[in-house]
Amino acid sequence: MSPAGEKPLVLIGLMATGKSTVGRRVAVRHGWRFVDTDAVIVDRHGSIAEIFAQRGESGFREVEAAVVAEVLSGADGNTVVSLGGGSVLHERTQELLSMALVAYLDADVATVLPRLEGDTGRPLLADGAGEVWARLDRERRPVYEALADLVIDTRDATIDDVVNRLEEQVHRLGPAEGKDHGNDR
Ligand SMILES: Nc1ncnc2c1ncn2[C@@H]1O[C@H](COP(=O)(O)OP(=O)(O)OP(=O)(O)O)[C@@H](O)[C@H]1O
Ligand SMILES: O=C(O)C1=C[C@@H](O)[C@@H](O)[C@H](O)C1
Ligand SMILES: [Mg+2]
Repeated sequence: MSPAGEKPLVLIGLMATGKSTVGRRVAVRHGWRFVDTDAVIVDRHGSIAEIFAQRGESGFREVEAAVVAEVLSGADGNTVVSLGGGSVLHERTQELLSMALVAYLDADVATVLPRLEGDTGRPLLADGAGEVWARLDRERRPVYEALADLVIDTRDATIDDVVNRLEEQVHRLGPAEGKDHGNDR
């Protein structure tokens, strides 16, 4: 078990950069709890596409902010959280992230484009996935970088590569700042 006072590991970044996949894999490897805020929203309120259709993006953001605040408030050092890509734009979420170890999964459009083809689950990308993703990248990158304790380059990286890069960086921070990998359950 990790020592008390450790921070939860929180993954941030744009759509399709691997937050859900990588977060789950890291959590399973160490026996940590895994929470994906998009999945919590879907469990409680229905699909993200439906919420956008019924309440618009602003309605989705309200729901999302409440779920993210609840999840982050309840997250301890044995928890990995994958956040929805746009959730970090909310001020309260930004404040709550100060108590977490925040890892930004950095990608480029060439890396994610094949993953977006045929996708219907991400309503923001409905009108030209590549162009919208690239615009969101320009708009949000400064926010992600400002919040991040760690930046993981996911370009030319398999899922296992990303997991290993993330773990190396967390390990390098040491137990005082990060999660103590020598102390897994
Ligand atoms: N490094 C990688 N190499 C190849 N495929 C990947 C990689 N990382 C993730 N994927 C695949 O890309 C898709 C999107 O990954 P994932 O759902 O984890 O992204 P996400 O960041 O959680 O996206 P969202 O913000 O929309 O929830 C999945 O099918 C996943 O298997
Ligand atoms: O980047 C975004 O704004 C989003 C990312 C996804 O994780 C979902 O939360 C939703 O599709 C919106
Ligand atoms: Mg996800």
